[in-house]
Amino acid sequence: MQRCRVVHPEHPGEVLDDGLAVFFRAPKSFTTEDVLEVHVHSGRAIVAAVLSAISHLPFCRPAEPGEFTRRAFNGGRLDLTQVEGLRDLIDAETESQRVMALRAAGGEMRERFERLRSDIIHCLAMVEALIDFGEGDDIEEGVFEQAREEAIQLNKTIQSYLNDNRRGEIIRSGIRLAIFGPPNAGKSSLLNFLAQREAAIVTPVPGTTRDILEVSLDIGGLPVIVADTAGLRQTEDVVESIGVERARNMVQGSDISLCVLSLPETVDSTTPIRLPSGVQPLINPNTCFLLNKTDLISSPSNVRDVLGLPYERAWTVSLTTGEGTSEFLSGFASALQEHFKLYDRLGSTEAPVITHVRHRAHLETASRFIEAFLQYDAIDVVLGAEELRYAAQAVGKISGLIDVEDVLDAVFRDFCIGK
Ligand SMILES: Nc1nc2c(ncn2[C@@H]2O[C@H](COP(=O)(O)OP(=O)(O)OP(=O)(O)O)[C@@H](O)[C@H]2O)c(=O)[nH]1
Ligand SMILES: [K+]
Ligand SMILES: [Mg+2]
Repeated sequence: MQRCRVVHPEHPGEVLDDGLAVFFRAPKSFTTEDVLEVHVHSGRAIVAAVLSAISHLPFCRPAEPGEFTRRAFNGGRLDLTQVEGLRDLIDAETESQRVMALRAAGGEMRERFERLRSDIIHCLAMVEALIDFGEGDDIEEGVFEQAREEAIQLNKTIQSYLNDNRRGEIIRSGIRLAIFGPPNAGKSSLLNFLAQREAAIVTPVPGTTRDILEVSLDIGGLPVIVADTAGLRQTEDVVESIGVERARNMVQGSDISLCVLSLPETVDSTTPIRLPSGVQPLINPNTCFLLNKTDLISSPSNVRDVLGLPYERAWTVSLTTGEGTSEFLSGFASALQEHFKLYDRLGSTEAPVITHVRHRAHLETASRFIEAFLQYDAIDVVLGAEELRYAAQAVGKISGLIDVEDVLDAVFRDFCIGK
């Protein structure tokens, strides 16, 4: 790094700026090639003059979009998961997205997938050894059994990555939250409260909301796409009934749902009233409840007991007076964080390894090939080896490293044969 005068290449007497030149010698640069960075003052005229001067050099041209990253990938500095992570980092709008993208860009996913791939190749190497030498004098007994054992473990690892409730993908693309409930419960009032603006129309007329209205929000550092829906009821109105149908589909396709009920209509002074018939079929163990309009009933404190709702997933509020809303907001944010957690300090939940659907598809393919390998016995090692080769290639596609032979050579070199 050196302080320097930046001059025009054809008129060295012409000083364009007083700046810094930083030279990164290959391969210790971002792209793995020789890189020279010229740091100049940020004035628009200076930058324009320097760029124009550089364009006089015959071997210089402006970079294509993403070209530096592409060169870093070609040079092996980054794998595809890191490239994706960098892009996600730029797009990250919430804390959870930033944390996850940073892990990917830093190579955490790369490391997992590369280990998985090399473990599959290790397994393949054992099988290949059997093909080349046969079980006998040259090779230890039970190699095929050992390969089978390893393959079973590898498949378990892949399954553990796949069984992540799609947390990584959901956090990347946004958690889809559906607000639903009977007409006039206060669903649109809730959307407006969360959005802190009059996004949806609120009126005393039941059936006000007909279409789906979505708003993207940050709740407790998580990206949430909140959908307000039409109140669920039987109706003769053609437009409203389409809205009700859309509402049902929205709830069923959502990652998490929040059922809003109006307290005065759900409980009377003595007996609990059953949930409205249109609402009941959409309730599942993950449904959260917001019991609204506490201002209209005399003793709001025990309603959750009356309804038999678990405390951690139900809140009582008045969206009109604001009573209970801050407890709801913090409680609901914690419930979301618990449900879609990226980390568990106690380590009982693994951070998700899959952040893109693409990763899932390749892992599913790899798992199928390993399962196919496990169908063969030692007689058919040649066929079994092919399955393992395909499994390794599928995992390799996640990082963009698909050549199996190079790794196989390396593994083979220090394998038990050839002694
Ligand atoms: N008293 C009282 N009224 C409320 C409360 N929350 C909402 N409301 C009123 O209830 C009525 C219905 O509210 P909305 O938010 O439109 O209800 P909704 O569930 O979206 O209704 P639909 O879209 O028709 O299904 C409006 O007049 C609101 O002002 C509350 O906590 N207390
Ligand atoms: K309404
Ligand atoms: Mg509404």
